[in-house]
Amino acid sequence: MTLNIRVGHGFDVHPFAEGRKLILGGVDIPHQRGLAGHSDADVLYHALCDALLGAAGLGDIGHHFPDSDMQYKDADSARFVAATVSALSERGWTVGNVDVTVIAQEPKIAPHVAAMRERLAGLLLVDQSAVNIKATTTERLGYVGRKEGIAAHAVALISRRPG
Ligand SMILES: Nc1ccn([C@@H]2O[C@H](COP(=O)(O)O)[C@@H](O)[C@H]2O)c(=O)n1
Ligand SMILES: C[C@@]1(CO)OP(=O)(O)OP(=O)(O)OC[C@H]1O
Repeated sequence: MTLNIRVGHGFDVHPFAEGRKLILGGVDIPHQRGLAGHSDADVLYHALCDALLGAAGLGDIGHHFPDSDMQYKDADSARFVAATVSALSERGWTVGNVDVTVIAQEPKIAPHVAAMRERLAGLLLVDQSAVNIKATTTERLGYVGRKEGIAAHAVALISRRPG
């Protein structure tokens, strides 16, 4: 039997680095440090790409956009989300809803959630109500609690396009 809805999960972590912008969910967040990565290190978008690719059975972000490819050096990770949505669409899938948790001791994410949702809904071609973004600290425990980096989890539901 072929299911017409699928669910996927994604997880990503990037370490803090001096001299980098902090880009989360496509939003440039004022902060004394950014995240290190081959691309712009948007950990939220990377976790989400993995959730979408996972739901469609298409592997992961590193498979589709390898960090050995210089075209992705310092890339705006919005292009990974847009390309992932296109790859799903070519296979008859549309995004149902997504839920993302950013795990960061700092900075505060909540003031930026509205802008992130608006931007992400546009990339996913869904209503903003289908995009949930939230954040938690780890109460100072572990690598996130020591402010060594930021992690993100994402889940995505996709469904077969009617017709
Ligand atoms: N980086 C973060 C972490 C948390 N928040 C918001 O604060 C609330 C409380 O977080 P706890 O980890 O202390 O439970 C959380 O629900 C978020 O609304 C944030 O904005 N940014
Ligand atoms: C996005 C890619 C490609 O630029 O590199 P990074 O920015 O390092 O991010 P990561 O989460 O390791 O995902 C896979 C990569 O191939």
